Amino acid sequence: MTNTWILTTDERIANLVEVAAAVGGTTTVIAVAPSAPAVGGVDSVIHIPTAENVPAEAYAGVVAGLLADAKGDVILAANRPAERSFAGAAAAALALPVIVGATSVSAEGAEVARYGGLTNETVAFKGAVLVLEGGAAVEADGPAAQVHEGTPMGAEVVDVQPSGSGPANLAAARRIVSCGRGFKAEEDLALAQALADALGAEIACSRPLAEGTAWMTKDRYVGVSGMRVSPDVYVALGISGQVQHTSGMAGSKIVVAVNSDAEAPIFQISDYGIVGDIYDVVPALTAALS
Ligand SMILES: Cc1cc2nc3c(=O)[nH]c(=O)nc-3n(C[C@H](O)[C@H](O)[C@H](O)COP(=O)(O)OP(=O)(O)OC[C@H]3O[C@@H](n4cnc5c(N)ncnc54)[C@H](O)[C@@H]3O)c2cc1C
Repeated sequence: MTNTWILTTDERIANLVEVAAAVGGTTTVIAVAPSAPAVGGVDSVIHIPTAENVPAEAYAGVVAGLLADAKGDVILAANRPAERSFAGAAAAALALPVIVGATSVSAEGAEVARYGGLTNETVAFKGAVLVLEGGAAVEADGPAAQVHEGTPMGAEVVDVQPSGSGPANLAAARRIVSCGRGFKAEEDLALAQALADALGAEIACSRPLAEGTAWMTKDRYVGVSGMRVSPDVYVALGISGQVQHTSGMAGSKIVVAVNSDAEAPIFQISDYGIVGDIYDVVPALTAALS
C-alpha cells in the first residue's frame, strides 16, 4: 500500500491532507518547527524540533533521513521555501522525481499542468515527491507528535529583514486583489491595498511585480511558476491575462477585472469586467465598498 508523507514547518497543510486522503494508506506529517504544530486528519506526526536561530532548511538532511524507507511512497511538500528544501533533499536521497504543478494526485500518478497551463500531462510513478500549495491551517485535534531529534547543517540566522507585505498564504485566501503592470509605481500599490482592506482580501500580483520590480515578495505572485489560488473572488487590476498568469487563478469562483484595454485577454475569463483606468476605478470601488 502507498503511504503519504507531508513535509511542513507549520499547520497550513489543509490541501496536502486532502491530497493524502485521495492517495490512501496512512498519512504521516514531518513537522520541522520550534514546537509541534497541531494537525488533525492525519495518522501520525513526527516533530523535528528546531534550535534557536537555526533555519528550518538546515534540517533538510534530517528530514531525508526519516524518509529512508519511503521510496515507493508519495511525499508531499508545501510550496514554501523551507519545504522546497526538504523536497529536494528527499528526492535526492531516494532518487525520486520532484513534481511541481500537479492538479490531481493518486497513489500511481498525477495530472501535471504543462505549457503554462495550456495542457495537462498524465505522469505515472512508483513513489514521487510533489510540491503543492499547502492551503489553510488544518483543525487542531490531531495525534500527539513523536519527537525526532536531529543535527542540522551548519547554518545560522544572523539577521531578519521583514518584507513590506509580510508572508502570504494565498492558497488559503477567500478573496484576492491582484496587481499587474498597469501600476506605474510601487507607491501606487497603496490603491490596491486600500481596496483589499475594504474587501478583507489578500494582496497578490502578476510575476513582473515580484520577479521584475520586486515590489512584492515572490510568495505573492500568481501563476504557473508562482502560486495557484482558488478564492471566492479574484480581482485583477491592470493584469493582461496571459496564460502563465491565468492558469494559476483559473479555479477562482468569481473573477473581476479592471483594464484600460477592452481587448485584454483577462476579460475572456472574467465574470465582471470594467474597461477603465485603475487609477480612477480602484479608488471609486474602494469608496463604494467602505
Ligand atoms: C516560463 C514563464 C513562466 C511565467 N510564469 C508566470 C507566472 O507564474 N505568473 C505570471 O503572472 N506571469 C508569468 N509569466 C509572465 C507572463 O507571460 C506575463 O508576461 C505576465 O503575466 C504579464 O503580467 P501583467 O499582466 O501584469 O503585465 P502586462 O502583460 O504588461 O499587462 C499589463 C496590463 O495592464 C493594463 N494597463 C496598463 N495601464 C493601465 C491602467 N492605468 N489602468 C488599467 N489597466 C492598465 C494593460 O492594458 C495590460 O493589459 C511567465 C512567463 C514565462 C515565459
